[in-house]
Amino acid sequence: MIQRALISVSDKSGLVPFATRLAARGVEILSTGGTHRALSAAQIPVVAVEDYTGSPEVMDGRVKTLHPRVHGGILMRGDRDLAELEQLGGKPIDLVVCNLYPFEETLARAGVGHEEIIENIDIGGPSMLRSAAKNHARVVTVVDPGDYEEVLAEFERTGGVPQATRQRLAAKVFAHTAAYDGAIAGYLSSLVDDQGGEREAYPRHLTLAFERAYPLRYGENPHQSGAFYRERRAASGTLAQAESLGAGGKELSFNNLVDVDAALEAVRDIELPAAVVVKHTNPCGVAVSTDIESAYRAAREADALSAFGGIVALNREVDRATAVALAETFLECVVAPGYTADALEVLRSKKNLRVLATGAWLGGGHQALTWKRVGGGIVVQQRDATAAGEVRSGKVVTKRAPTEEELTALDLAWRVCKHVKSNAIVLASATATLGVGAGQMSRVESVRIACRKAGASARGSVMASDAFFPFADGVELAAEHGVAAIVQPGGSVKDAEVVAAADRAGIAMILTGVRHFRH
Ligand SMILES: NC(=O)c1ncn([C@@H]2O[C@H](COP(=O)(O)O)[C@@H](O)[C@H]2O)c1NC=O
Repeated sequence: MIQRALISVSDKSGLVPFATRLAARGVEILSTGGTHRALSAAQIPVVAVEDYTGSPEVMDGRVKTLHPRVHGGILMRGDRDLAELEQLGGKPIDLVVCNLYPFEETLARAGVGHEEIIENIDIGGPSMLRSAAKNHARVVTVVDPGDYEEVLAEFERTGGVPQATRQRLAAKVFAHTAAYDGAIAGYLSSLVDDQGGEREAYPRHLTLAFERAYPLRYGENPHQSGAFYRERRAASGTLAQAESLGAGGKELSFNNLVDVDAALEAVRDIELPAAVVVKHTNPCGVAVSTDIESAYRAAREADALSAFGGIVALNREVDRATAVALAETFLECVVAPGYTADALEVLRSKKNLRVLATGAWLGGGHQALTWKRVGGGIVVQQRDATAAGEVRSGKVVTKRAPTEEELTALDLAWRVCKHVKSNAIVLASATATLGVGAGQMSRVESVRIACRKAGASARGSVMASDAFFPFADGVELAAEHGVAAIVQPGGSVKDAEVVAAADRAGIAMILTGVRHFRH
């Protein structure tokens, strides 16, 4: 039975309708300063916490609910503790509704000072939440306004909230306070000095907080279980925030999620209307055009054999014509910023096709940091920023400089190469990839694969290599297949031999000075 509630919220969204319905059922509401004012203004009967405790809020609100009558009222276990609580002058509190000072939002604000950040560390709120969550056998704890409706519905139906719900809400509270404290620890341990000015990118303590989005049918293989976890504040435009619009026959699998992410990252690195077809995290066909339909058709035809069962990412809204083209082959997933209604109708006719809409990404949607699990830890790094501009600002090191068309093709090959597993080699024309050599243990082998895939179209094409050529053999092999221009970072002790091999074959070569390994 809920007879008394303590409400103390920074985020006051949904507060008034929620409290109105509690009060209508005779619940006595205790509240702190600002919350009390908001409820009183809405004519909701409310008792000030300071009247309940007999202690005024002090030190600009630093101490308002840190009182035995509050914590005794929350933590009391029922009849066995009632007399002790009454001796303190307290009463049982059955519902705690509290959300915290916006520490993470304050931290994220540009130009915010150290003092303001520290002042936004909530102390009383987490203490009440933790007391209530510990005592979930008796007390209901609500930290998320998104849970108001469910709690009210239960309460209005039965006068209480079932144990299973109380336990789930308590778990949510501890996850919330853990993440909140993690953010505080991250901030304090990132400070370069005690003035709170400069911050390091990699704090001494890193707490990562995720919530389960959904369980997966299985992991990478059917004998492995798996689940998809979402960041608490996943940016819009990310895979985690993408909306699923398919016919609904099949959920995204572990491998689908990884592949969709790879395809999205690749297509976002291209400004022209572009399509990327991915298999096993590697782009197998990428093309650009003046419109999205022809870009997709060219990307598919770049390696039609591999495109079967592929994952397709597009960087423009999908129209009906593009949807018809997509529906011509068996694909696992399609991801794009959005779809026209008639395009969706076509795609939904494919029962098992997963269709994802990310919304406009406008340069956003990327993660700032990326990490990977290794034995006993994680390695964390900045994401590899865009490859745009690197080709045109690179250094021509051969006798022949690339033509304008070769430069355009080199730029495309280079952007794609960044998204191919190392050792990565990409052959391309000005508008599409022709052959991709991915994930080989020797670079020359990747060249061999890319040239074989390109076949006769290798003649006159351009080639990108994600890292330097350790020997001249890769360039010599490309020359045998008629490759006309090459872009690579340079930096090998054998660069002179590599450049000489290019000159012998009349190949134009650009060194970018930037490596794009992908492991
Ligand atoms: N100091 C305290 O005892 C205390 N008790 C509750 N709070 C927080 O004060 C906020 C609500 O304040 P108000 O009702 O004045 O707007 C909530 O975010 C709550 O978590 C406190 N603030 C900080 O620690």
